[in-house]
Amino acid sequence: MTLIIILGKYLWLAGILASIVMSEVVTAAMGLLLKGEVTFDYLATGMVAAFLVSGIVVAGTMKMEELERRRQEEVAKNRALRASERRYRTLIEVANDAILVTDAETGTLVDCNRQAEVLLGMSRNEIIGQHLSNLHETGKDLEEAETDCISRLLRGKTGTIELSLIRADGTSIPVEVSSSAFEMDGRRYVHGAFRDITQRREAEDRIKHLAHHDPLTNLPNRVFLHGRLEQAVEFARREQKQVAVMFIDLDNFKRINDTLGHRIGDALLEQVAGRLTENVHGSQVVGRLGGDEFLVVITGNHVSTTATAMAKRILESICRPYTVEDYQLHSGASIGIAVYPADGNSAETLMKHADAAMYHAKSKGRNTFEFFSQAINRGVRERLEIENGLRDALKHGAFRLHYQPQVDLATGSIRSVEALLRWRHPVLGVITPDRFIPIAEETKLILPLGLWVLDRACHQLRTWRNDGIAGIRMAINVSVKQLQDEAFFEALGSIVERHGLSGSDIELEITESAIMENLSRVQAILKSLRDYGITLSIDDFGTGYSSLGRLKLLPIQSLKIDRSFVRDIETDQGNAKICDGIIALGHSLGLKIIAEGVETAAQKVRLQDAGCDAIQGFLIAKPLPADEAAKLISRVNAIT
Ligand SMILES: Nc1nc2c(ncn2[C@@H]2O[C@@H]3COP(=O)(O)O[C@H]4[C@@H](O)[C@H](n5cnc6c(=O)[nH]c(N)nc65)O[C@@H]4COP(=O)(O)O[C@H]3[C@H]2O)c(=O)[nH]1
Repeated sequence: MTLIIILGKYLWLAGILASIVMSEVVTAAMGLLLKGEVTFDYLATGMVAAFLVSGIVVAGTMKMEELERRRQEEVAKNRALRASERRYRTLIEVANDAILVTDAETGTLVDCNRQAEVLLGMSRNEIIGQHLSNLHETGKDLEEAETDCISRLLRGKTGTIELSLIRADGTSIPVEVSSSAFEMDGRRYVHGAFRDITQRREAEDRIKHLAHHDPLTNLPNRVFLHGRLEQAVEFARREQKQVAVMFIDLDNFKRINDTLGHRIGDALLEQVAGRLTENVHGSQVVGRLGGDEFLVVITGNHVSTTATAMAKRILESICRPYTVEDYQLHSGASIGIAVYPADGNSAETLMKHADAAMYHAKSKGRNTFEFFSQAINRGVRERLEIENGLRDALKHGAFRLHYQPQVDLATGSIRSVEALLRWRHPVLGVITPDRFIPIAEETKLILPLGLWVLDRACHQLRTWRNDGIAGIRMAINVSVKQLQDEAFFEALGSIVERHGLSGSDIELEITESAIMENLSRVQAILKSLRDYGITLSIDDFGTGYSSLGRLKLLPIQSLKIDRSFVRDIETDQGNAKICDGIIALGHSLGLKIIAEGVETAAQKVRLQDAGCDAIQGFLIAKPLPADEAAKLISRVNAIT
């Protein structure tokens, strides 16, 4: 080789020399021929030989030159290759990402950088030669998705994918891979840049957790529960299984929250969440829908049996006393259960039906559970019809007011009338306020409806005044929801004044149970109403177990004895004693006492003897349309 190189370098000289020698030889030979010293044949042979020699020398020279040129090209190519390799190595070594180069045909790793060693916790020697798929985490669901990722990678599909790698210590690490394919020496390779996305994943997981969990109890929230229920229904549909949805609502929570404050209420909810979690196992899920409402999802074969046993356990565990700070608290729960497929085939329907069953359980007496039934369903449908009907009735002015007089027992005159709502539903017929007022309260329709009542009742009183019927006050029922509405007081003032009336023309009746359950929230508004001159009475008194101490806190002027106590007052000693007690208690607090539901003269006499101040009931009159009420007032008050 060296010889070829030397020859390659110098044979061109030999070629030149050969040409010079050849021309010399030709010149000398021609001279010899002319001089006749050699024959032509001899000369020709010599010349041919000389030509051949010099031809060989020239061809050799040219070949050597060609070899030398190629050699130099080879050297330059190798040098460029080495430089490019150096550049490539520098580049992959300074890269922030872990680089793994894989043989696309075999899936074997053929190169890696230092970052890859750090990422995987393995040395270069341990990495190279491994199959790429050995480095990714396996797991049932993951495997399928990631096998696809790996094959995409090996097919040289460019772009970014995410997968989990498994490190030497067995821990898994989420990575984002940007890959590109290239060819070298006729083989295809895939260059993958692997970026550790642990932090991003953690942040994403944190956000996902927050979005799907209730921050107070850390239980799954409504969004999560709804999704999980949808999945459970889908799974049950495919696999011919059942799903039970258990709607749990705490009894007593609102009162605890209102009287002891949110901090105590929150601590109670946390403890309740803990007890619920203790009762839920395996694939069963428990979560908080909001407030004091929780939901459990059970999937399986005999879910009704499982749900019954679980409901009993939950009721038993929720009932146990709670210690929160210095308080010993007691709560209970009402549970409604709906089952797929019998009670509905979507998450929404099942939740709605479990909710309806829960309400039914609550109405049957607390701390009990109830399965959804068609009877409940009818109730739900009717309730929905009433709710929609209320909206229409409000829009189309389908409500009426009737007026029932209250008679002052001392004078026998009518001093006030109570405005009572009347509504005829287009399909369901006459619906009593006891049925539609709670729905109006739940749907907040009571706010516009209550204002309508105020407006009509004030309008009526003004009309009577204009017609010469004086000295009458208008008693109007208000719901606690109305009192809690910030705009209520202002609206009331402007309605009263618009009709040329004053606060003292109005009496507001608020039911005892509602006022006692919301005492702290409504106290200030009651005071403002009182300051405005409005008379406040507690309706249905005797049913809400008010203590004397709490009554004293209220700026009220009268109590209305509930008609259930008046009903058998002549014969029932118990009821008679209750009426006597209420009258004595009320008078001791300086309150006026009105008895409701007086139907007989005997009841009237008994109440009068007990010192009752006024009565209201069918004995005087049923609630009457305005014109009939006006006639009655005029007649009674003309006599007295
Ligand atoms: N058995 C019998 N019943 C008698 C007698 N005298 C009166 N009643 C009935 O007793 C209820 C008295 O009204 P309430 O205790 O305020 O009880 C009312 C009141 O709490 C509520 N309500 C009625 N109108 C309104 C309203 O405009 N707003 C609000 N928030 N509630 C209303 O609905 C409840 C029921 O009202 P109504 O069905 O009109 O029933 C009325 C009345 O018709 C009687 O001698 N015997």
